[in-house]
Amino acid sequence: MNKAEKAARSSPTRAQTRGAENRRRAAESRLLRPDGERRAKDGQSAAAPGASRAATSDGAPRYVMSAVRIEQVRSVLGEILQWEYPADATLSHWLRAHPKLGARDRGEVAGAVFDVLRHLRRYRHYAESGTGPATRRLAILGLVSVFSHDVLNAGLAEQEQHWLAHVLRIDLQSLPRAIRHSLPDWLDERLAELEDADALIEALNRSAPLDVRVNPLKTDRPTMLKKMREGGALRFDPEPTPYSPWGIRLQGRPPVNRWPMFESGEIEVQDEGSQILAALVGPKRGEMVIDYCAGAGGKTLLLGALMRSTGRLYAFDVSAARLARAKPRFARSGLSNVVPVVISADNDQRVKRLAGKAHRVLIDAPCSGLGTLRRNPDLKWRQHPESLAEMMAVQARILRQGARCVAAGGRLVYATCSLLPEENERQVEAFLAENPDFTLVDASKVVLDRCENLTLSGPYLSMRPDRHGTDGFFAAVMERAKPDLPA
Ligand SMILES: C[S@@+](CC[C@H](N)C(=O)[O-])C[C@H]1O[C@@H](n2cnc3c(N)ncnc32)[C@H](O)[C@@H]1O
Repeated sequence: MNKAEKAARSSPTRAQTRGAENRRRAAESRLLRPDGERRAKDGQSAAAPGASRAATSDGAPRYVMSAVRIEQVRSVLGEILQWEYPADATLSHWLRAHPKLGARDRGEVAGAVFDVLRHLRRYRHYAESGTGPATRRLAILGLVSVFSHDVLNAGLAEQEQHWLAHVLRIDLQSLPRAIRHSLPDWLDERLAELEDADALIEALNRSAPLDVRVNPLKTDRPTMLKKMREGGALRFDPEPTPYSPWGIRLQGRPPVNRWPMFESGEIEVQDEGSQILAALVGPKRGEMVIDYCAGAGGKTLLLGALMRSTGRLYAFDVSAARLARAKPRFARSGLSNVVPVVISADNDQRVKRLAGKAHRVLIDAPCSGLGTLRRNPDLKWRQHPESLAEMMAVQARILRQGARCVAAGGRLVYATCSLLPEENERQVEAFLAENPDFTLVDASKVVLDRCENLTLSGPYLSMRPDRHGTDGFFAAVMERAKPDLPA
């Protein structure tokens, strides 16, 4: 515990008045501190000099919560912007270190942090003016999306209020495109080449709803929707997803992993695009299927359920840690056909033994992840052209290895959550050129088997946030020729 945390804990006010704590949460999370000292909660530093002070309804002086929140967001950003770890991991770590924060406090910190990551380049441009630590100005800008104007202003020094009013008046259209959209130049150039680039980029810069998927082994969507609407999930406005027959879309930040239907394995968190991908693989009862890059098992779970827990479903990955995260999910799901295997990146003997045996092989390849910027906006700052080139070499290698496992007449599905042609169409074209025994199957037709509302132009599956409301996904279905029978 640091000094400020100790001070906050030993505060007589906190000890005496739990009621005051409740009022604090209810009234825009303001801290009540009758001793009148300007001191932040949970170890963060004090408000900026000159920040406004106000009185609560019971007449006690109060600390303006936005001042506290600015310092909290500044503190998290200080860690995230080192780019050492993914932003969600750093944020979770920071929140664990501040256990006294309530759900609302956490939501506000997370909301502001992710807003800054989405608009980082533009906010850095704005932060070039003004005084004091630049991270504080980034935090203030992030909190514009969280607090009303008055609440935020109450936590700012006068100079900061003037600076904020000035930057918020800047006409976005007057900014160069890459700054306006907050993209690094290399990514701005690549995305600009795609169809309807502006709509796509704008959609990628918005936050995403949360999709869950019903487990068809345990329930069905109408039953689950009814259950959600009759219970506490109602306030998250559950609606069926438009394309996947198993998806339910929730608004806000539902704590799904604490819900009984999650613990019982009736639902799983999974973006609709990812559900559609499993549908595209279309495994059948009794088949042998390989999920070659199974990771934490998101797609494996639906593949297993579509096989009605029959046949054999290998969940391969080079990462033991990721596969370990999949195990509790497999246990909750009730699947008994999954065989998780940690493989080595090259010359794995178990992979070799499966040569030519699998009816379906899914390669959900490691990729830039740029289709998931709605959820992982830090990826645009963590990826760069060199990392992309390395990733492409890995993708080509995995595609070759996975393809060897496909049986004659079987199918290989190559997928990424990237929007870049070099990770998608170009990889498939290069693979097909080297492997004439594989031919491209029109994914837009295959997908109709399960997702009848989804009309695509084919031959690839290409999902986009601006067009389909999903993360960006790409997939290609390839079929291995059966050998000619002797005449
Ligand atoms: C996009 S993620 C997979 C996500 C997973 N399919 C899901 O739905 O949760 C890519 C995975 O590929 C794995 N990977 C990387 N190199 C690999 C290789 N050579 N062979 C198999 N898996 C590999 C990574 O560890 C990572 O888990």
